[in-house]
Parts: sequence; structure tokens; C-alpha cells
Amino acid sequence: MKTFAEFGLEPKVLQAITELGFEEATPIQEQAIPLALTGADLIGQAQTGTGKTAAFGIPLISKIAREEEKILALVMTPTRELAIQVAEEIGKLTRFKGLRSLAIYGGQDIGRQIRGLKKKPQIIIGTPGRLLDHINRKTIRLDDVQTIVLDEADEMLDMGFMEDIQTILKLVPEERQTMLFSATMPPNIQRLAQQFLKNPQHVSVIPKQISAPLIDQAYIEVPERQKFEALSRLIDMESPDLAIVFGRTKRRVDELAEGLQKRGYSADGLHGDLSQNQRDAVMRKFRDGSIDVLVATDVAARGLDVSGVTHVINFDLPQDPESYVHRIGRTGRAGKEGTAWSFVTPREMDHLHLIERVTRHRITRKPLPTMAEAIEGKQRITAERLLAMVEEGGELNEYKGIAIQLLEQYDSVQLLSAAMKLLTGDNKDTQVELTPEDPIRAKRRGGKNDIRSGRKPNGGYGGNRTGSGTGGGYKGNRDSGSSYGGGYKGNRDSSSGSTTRGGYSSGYGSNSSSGGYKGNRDNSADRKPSARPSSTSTRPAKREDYDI
Ligand SMILES: Nc1ncnc2c1ncn2[C@@H]1O[C@H](COP(=O)(O)OP(=O)(O)OP(=O)(O)O)[C@@H](O)[C@H]1O
Ligand SMILES: [Mg+2]
Repeated sequence: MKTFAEFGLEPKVLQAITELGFEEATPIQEQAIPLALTGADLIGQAQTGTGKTAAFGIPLISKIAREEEKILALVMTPTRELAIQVAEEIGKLTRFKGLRSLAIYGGQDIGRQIRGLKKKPQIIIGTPGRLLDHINRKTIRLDDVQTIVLDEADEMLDMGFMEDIQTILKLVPEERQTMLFSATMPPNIQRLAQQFLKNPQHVSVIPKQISAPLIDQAYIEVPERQKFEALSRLIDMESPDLAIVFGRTKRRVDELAEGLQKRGYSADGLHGDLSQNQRDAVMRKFRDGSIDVLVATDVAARGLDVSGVTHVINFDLPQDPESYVHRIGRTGRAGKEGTAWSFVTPREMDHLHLIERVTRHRITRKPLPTMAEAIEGKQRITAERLLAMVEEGGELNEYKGIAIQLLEQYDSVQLLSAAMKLLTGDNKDTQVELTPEDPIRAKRRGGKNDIRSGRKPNGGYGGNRTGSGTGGGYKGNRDSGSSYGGGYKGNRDSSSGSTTRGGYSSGYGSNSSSGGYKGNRDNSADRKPSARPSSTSTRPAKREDYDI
């Protein structure tokens, strides 16, 4: 392993890297950084959570002089949340060097972005749709761009951004450096690369299995109708610090988040129909631990890096193996361990086997958690919370009088059991009905089913995307203070975890989100309204359902 000093980086960048707590370069960084510093075009592939952002971010910022007042680097990402996150990481890396970077994405007030652009940032990180909007308004000019990065390039193509990306790339001077990064590399990427990259160097760190190694993967075979009960038991049994539950559609996510809240969990939903304000608020709550369960569509599958995510649960199986790899990659990041669970209905077993084949990884079958296991898990957490309060020496004097009185009259075991029962907040009786989803049908994959080799056959799914709207309605602002990877790191051990694991009792009461955002279904993410003409893509549409 190399240290960052060995790359010959300037002191201010090294200082920022040290500040981020990076001691050694990850394998993709070790390979990509020296090459990228030579100015070569790159295609970088490495497992989820292995530091691809810094692998392109460090060379990108190293090339820029502080006094420049032009846009010299452009990073494109498929989702708004990812644009925000990458902008934060680049912001941290340029902290001492003092470069200006700005995130540009749909859903945020365009006037605010224009004001930001007037400060002459050298680095723009954005989603293609809104970038193009600025380009057309002439508020962004790309004439001086020297470096372009496409993060999650394959996903951007799948989302129908091919044309937008091509338009944008054509506006950037030919003498530039172009880099593509992702954990998966299907063939349409090769086409894009052929068209826009010059003699690209492939940098890939891909061991035998494509998914990140530190993720323990399991599945539970469960009929559609029992999935919610299974989820509730699983969460109780596992008591995750932070979990992401993936649902297939926006409606599913709404219903799941609402159902979990009703049952007393501290959960909230994220999908493309929420206003940007709501999306930001949910992400902020998840990042700072004030909710423990993020229920999301695939809008959260790519690139998101939230420290402390211990569990990913595929409530619905994803449509394709690539999505599976990215979804479960939200845990087990940066050398940490994680657990991924998938619910598989009996009719979806083929689909599960396809995922196993393509990812070259056996997923362990586990039984549905029993009620006893669920209760045991909940009791453990309640006991932990109780003990944490005792050990922290919380202010208990006001309660001691009544405690002594009660103990004189009642048996201590009886009393403590009753208190624990109250604290555990058993809402098991609350009925939750979900609208059933059809089982995922296994997609026919001709040729070699190997995402690592990049040979991914054309999907057989034409169109049928339901999302519409191009991220209009520039609602919302995001305040800049939110923190990615911020102050709660290292503070999620079991005792403090129990303080954030609200919902089993009172006191975490801001779970108000489930209302409000329904009925706003046309304001989807930056996703394009319908499948692009197939002439621009090897696959007309990847997913049967673009309802994320
Ligand atoms: N050299 C390093 N040492 C320690 N931590 C690192 C290092 N490089 C990156 N990280 C941290 O690892 C985490 C994952 O990094 P990053 O988000 O860049 O992964 P990624 O490879 O882009 O994953 P994905 O495929 O999911 O997008 C981040 O929290 C990042 O700060
Ligand atoms: Mg990434």
C-alpha cells in the first residue's frame, strides 16, 4: 500500500487528505492517481466503497491553480444526492488549497445556483439535466474545462442521459482529460468511451467477486404478503445501527416508510417524487443518525456514502445484478463490515440465482426470523438503553423516590419487566397493509453474464417507464451545513447507538414525513421522462420500471 505522500502531491492537498483521516491509498487510488496525474484518459472500476471519489478527486484538484476564475473541471453524477456528496468530498480535499467548487443539480433553486456560479468556481459537480439547463442559459460555459469525470457513468446512460452527456462532452475542448468511474462497467460504457476518450487506460481492481468482500450476504424466501412482517422481525432481530431498505417503486417506499413509522421505527423515505427540500432533510436525518432506517428506491443505490450503515435490506429484489451490487455496497465501505439481506418471493428464486451467477457469490439462505428472535433482539436493545442510562449516571434522582416506593410494594422482577415492556414499545399489533408488487422477472441475459468483463447483453425490457417530468419545479434550497461523514463517526457503538435508535419509545418524534409528499408524483428526479431512442443506446431501457 502506498502513502499519499508517494504520489508527489502538493502539501496543501496532502494536508487535506490527512485531515480526512486517509493514511494509505486504497488499491484503486494507488493505481488511478499516478496515471491520472499524467493527464491520461481513464476508465476506473473498483468495488463499492473503495474510494473512487478521491481516486479522481485528488488528481482533478491537483491540476487546478488557485487563482483561476474559470470552470476547469466538471464531474457528472446520476443523482442529486450524489452530486451533493461528491461536492462535499471535493470541498474537503480542496480545503487548504482554497479552490471553489459548486454542486449543480435539479430541484434546487436555479437563482441560487446562478449566484454560486458568479463566485467563479473552478470545479462543478452536477447532474446532466440541470447542467444542460445552465449551459443553455449560458450561465455555465465549458470552454475552459480541462478535466471531465463521469461518476457512475453506466447508471447515467441507463437513466437516459446518453444524449445529454454527449451534448455536454461535445462542448468541452478536445484537449482535456476524461475519466469514467463505476463499480460496474456494461458495454454501453465502452461505446461512450470509444467516442469520447482518447486512448483510455483501464484501471480496474476487480477481484473474483464483484461485490465488496466485507458484506455478509443472506436472503430469506418469503411470500409477498409476509414481507412486511419479515422486515419488522428482521430489524428487531438485527437491531441495525443504520439500515437502508430498498423498495422497488416510489409507492412502495412511501408505504414502507409509513408502515415502519406506525410500528414505531425511526424511519423515513427517499425517492424521486419528493421535493428537493424533503430529500435533503431525509438524507440529513439519516447522516446524523436521527433516523435509523432509510427506505429508498434505487435513487439511493449508487455512490452514496453514509458512514455507519450496518445493514442493507432489499425488501424487493432489484431488477438487475448491477443494481444489487450497488445497493448492497451502501454498507461494508472503507474497510468496515456490513450485512445485506434480500427478500425473495418464491417466484423470484430464478432471479436470485441470476444475481448469484453474475456476482459470482453465493447468497446464504436464512430462515424467516421467528417472533422469539425478534422479541429477543428488541429486549436486548431495550436493556442496552437502560444500562447505558444507568452507566452514564443520568440524572435519576427525581425518579428514585417513586422507585423505592414501588419496590416496597411490588416484586422487583415484575416491576422491571413491566418497565422494559413499556420501553420496548411493542407495536406489533399495528396492522400494515402494502400494495403488492409483481414479482421481478428474470431478464434474459445472452452471452456472458459477467459484469466484470463488461459484457452485458441487451436487456429485453422495452420502455414502460412511468416516471415523468424532468426534475422541474425548482423548489427548495439546501443549506450547506449538512455534514457528510461528519461528527457522528466513531460514535455509533452499541451504547450510543441505542440513544439514536429511537422509535422504540417516545422522544424521537419527528417522523412526520409520510404525509405531504404524496400526490406529487410527476416531479421525479433528474431522470428523463421516457426511454431515449434506441439509436443512442445499446439498450432501449434497462429497467422495466423507472419508478424511482
Ligand atoms: N485512502 C482512504 N483511506 C480511508 N478511507 C478512505 C480512503 N479513500 C476513501 N475513503 C473513504 O471511503 C469511503 C468510500 O469512498 P467512496 O465513496 O469514494 O467509494 P466509491 O468507491 O466511490 O464507492 P461507490 O462504488 O459506492 O460509489 C468514503 O467514506 C471515503 O471518505
Ligand atoms: Mg462512488
